[in-house]
Amino acid sequence: MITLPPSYVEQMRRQLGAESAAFLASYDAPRTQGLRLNPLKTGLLEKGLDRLELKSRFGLEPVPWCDTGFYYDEASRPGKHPFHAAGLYYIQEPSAMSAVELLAPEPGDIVLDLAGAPGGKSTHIAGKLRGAGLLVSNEIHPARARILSENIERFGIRNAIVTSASPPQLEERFPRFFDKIMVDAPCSGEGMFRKDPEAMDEWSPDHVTMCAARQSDILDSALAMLKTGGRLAYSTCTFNEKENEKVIAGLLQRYPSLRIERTERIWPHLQRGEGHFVCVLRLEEDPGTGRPALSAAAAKRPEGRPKRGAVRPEEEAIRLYEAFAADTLSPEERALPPGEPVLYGEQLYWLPHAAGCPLDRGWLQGLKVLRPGLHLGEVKKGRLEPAHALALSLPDASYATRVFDLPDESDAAERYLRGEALHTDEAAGGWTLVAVAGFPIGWGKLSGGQLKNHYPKGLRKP
Ligand SMILES: C[S@@+](CC[C@H](N)C(=O)[O-])C[C@H]1O[C@@H](n2cnc3c(N)ncnc32)[C@H](O)[C@@H]1O
Repeated sequence: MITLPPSYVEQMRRQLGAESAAFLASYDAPRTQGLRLNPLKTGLLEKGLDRLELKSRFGLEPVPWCDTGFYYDEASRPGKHPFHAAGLYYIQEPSAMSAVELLAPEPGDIVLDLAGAPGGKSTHIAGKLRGAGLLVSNEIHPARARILSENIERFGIRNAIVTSASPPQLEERFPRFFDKIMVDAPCSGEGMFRKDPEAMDEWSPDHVTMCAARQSDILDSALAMLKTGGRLAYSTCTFNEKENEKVIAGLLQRYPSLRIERTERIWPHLQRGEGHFVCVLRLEEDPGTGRPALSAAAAKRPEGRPKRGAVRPEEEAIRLYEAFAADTLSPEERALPPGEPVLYGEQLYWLPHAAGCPLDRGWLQGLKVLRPGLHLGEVKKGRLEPAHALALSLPDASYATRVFDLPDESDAAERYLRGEALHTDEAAGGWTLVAVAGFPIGWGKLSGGQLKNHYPKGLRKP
């Protein structure tokens, strides 16, 4: 039984009138749990529920507002299953699945997720992009940005750049740049009290006022980055009108060329989910607000050209990647998509170039970038050691020449995820993709009847 702050109860009675009794009673009902399947994995949406028995394993039932979303039975703990490590799904509160459905990104879009951690909306957006277009996924707090980056990796996303910047920093770099922007704003979290009673500790009317002011500032930056004709989704997990309808009303006053396309609320006494608010807006004309937005050309910071004849370290690193790929990846996977190599120290990334989007590595200079595209590997002693992200980015195990496929609920899968070496009768040697039920979970290196474990130390199960 949750004890709600008295001034919050009073506020909701005022807001909902006769309906408030049913609303307040919803706090005694069980919270809802959801997961969202990953469309980037081969055939998962079409066959995964039956072939992998996900439906019966986790007691899945469809979430009405998201075709990849499902309620699950809490006792089945899908977050602990090796399929989670393989990025087959993202654990997400069902109501939170509504925001990206309403933003409706499409393959080819250039999208910004401005407040991205831990990654629920970003992984959802990337699933909808299906590898075409670009996602800039940002989180202001560095520690949370690292979690976001891990989730981008686990989901196998190739066309995302993960940054950790404040909205004004990004605004300066990316004026009128994005087709679609997600602003899942920090809020007072009233809609999460049932799921996370600790969210109540911070709640107070003053905190709500502070949140509303911060949300307006974040939205101002977001709007400076939205292309004319572009769409922005603003979402919160609070019921508070000051942070929802009133923030939007203020925005419409400041930007008369902004139109509301749709507003949705999810109420726990009316739907099966926690509280959520989403407003989808379209910018019909350039607002010309006088905010100091740089032109796209001015924002770009071109790099110096390398001396003629000099081999750039990126080119050398890509040659090492190509040698690795020729040995380890299937022919259709060896060719890299349009893009360019980026070296951060010894770490090699592939920065995708999306059609119609000018972003190249010059745009990232001076920004804190955790992941400038797909992490291909680390240059070590004149060879390329493949990155975990590269394994997870393969849509299934058929994209590798050597595969160590483990049954999903096997002792071997658990041991691999704990970082142990595995024994094998395989005589071949070299880098080997490790998979569960045909879906990649990492790399191993075969030698002398042993599979040396390359599952990242930071992800290993205790
Ligand atoms: C509701 S959470 C985002 C959840 C995320 N979109 C997801 O679906 O997993 C809001 C995020 O905004 C970040 N944040 C806090 N202050 C911020 C600010 N001033 N500007 C931008 N983001 C901020 C928080 O660190 C938090 O990660």
